[in-house]
Amino acid sequence: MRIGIIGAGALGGTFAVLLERAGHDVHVTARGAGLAAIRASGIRLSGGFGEASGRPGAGPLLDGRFDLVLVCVKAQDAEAAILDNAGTIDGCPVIVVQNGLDGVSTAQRLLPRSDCFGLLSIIAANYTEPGVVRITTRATSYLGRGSGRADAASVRWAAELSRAVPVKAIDDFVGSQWTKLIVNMVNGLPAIVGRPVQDVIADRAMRRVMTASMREAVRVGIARGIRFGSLQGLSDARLRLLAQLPLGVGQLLPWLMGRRMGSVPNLGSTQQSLRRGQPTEINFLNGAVVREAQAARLGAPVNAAITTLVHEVEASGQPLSRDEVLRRIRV
Ligand SMILES: NC(=O)C1=CN([C@@H]2O[C@H](COP(=O)(O)OP(=O)(O)OC[C@H]3O[C@@H](n4cnc5c(N)ncnc54)[C@H](OP(=O)(O)O)[C@@H]3O)[C@@H](O)[C@H]2O)C=CC1
Ligand SMILES: CC(C)(CO)C(=O)C(=O)O
Repeated sequence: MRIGIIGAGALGGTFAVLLERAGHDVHVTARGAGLAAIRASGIRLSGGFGEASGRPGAGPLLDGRFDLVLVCVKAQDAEAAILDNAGTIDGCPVIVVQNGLDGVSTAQRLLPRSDCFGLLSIIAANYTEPGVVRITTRATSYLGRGSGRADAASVRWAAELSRAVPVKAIDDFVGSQWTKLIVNMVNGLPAIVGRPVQDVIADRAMRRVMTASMREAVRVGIARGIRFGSLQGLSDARLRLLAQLPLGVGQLLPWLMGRRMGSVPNLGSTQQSLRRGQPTEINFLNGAVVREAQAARLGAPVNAAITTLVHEVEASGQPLSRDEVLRRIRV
């Protein structure tokens, strides 16, 4: 297949190399130093999926006809990146690889002639320098759309992608996006203190704050009538239990997530943006919880505080100490 990938960063670069390795003709969009590096030396992948490299076609925009397009930019860049390529890709099947709640609906609104799907990835990928990606956790990704059973097209695309990288079709994609949003409560605090996710989870007091943000997000989801999809050993029943449990007991959840991540330090995608001096996706992660809480006429003070502190670090370029974080976010 001729496959276009918009955004050849951590996950876009990963999929580009793995899809090319599986025999596809892959073309990516990139810009600045990323585009120069990919044109000069391709994309190099190491870690969880082995050592591999690819030489996809690369340019600022996709060009020509595609059998499939993957959108792999951060949520805050999705609208601009899709619009830039809309003339070429509207009508192609599009898979949006993105955290947060909005990826598929944004793409479908901007590409009315396309069949749009979402992909939830648990892979941890580090974009260490332009054209270089290191996988710190290898994992299955989940593909789907809407709220019902996985449809035939989702099952077909999952099977197609699986020849290159593990992908499963998932029922109730919208509920699963919410479950992934709970998982992404591991992103904000490590980004604020500039430490790997595993280190922050190992810190008991920081883990309590993380647990509080997860519990708050689950309560908001419940108030919004969400039935959480099953992902990574998390299910609707387990997350509803978390909403009831005292923080001390609920801390088991981030602790287990840390164990699943393995021992290779994972910065998380939010911290990687900060380290590159770029705006983060936080408004679409903890910020989405705040927005959904407002719609449910609830407060979400822990998620609001995490969002604020990430924006502070974005503005100053300096991480905060864990003591400062614990002083500013009381749970
Ligand atoms: N990294 C990870 O481990 C995981 C990430 N995710 C999610 O996957 C999505 C992608 O994340 P990730 O791969 O980490 O992101 P990255 O920031 O590593 O990559 C995004 C790429 O998109 C490029 N880009 C941004 N705007 C445009 C545009 N308008 N046109 C073309 N290219 C553009 C960026 O280029 P430039 O550098 O020039 O800005 C960057 O190379 C996010 O929603 C993230 O939350 C999910 C699971 C794991
Ligand atoms: C799965 C996880 C937590 C990997 O780090 C992620 O989604 C992210 O970094 O955004």
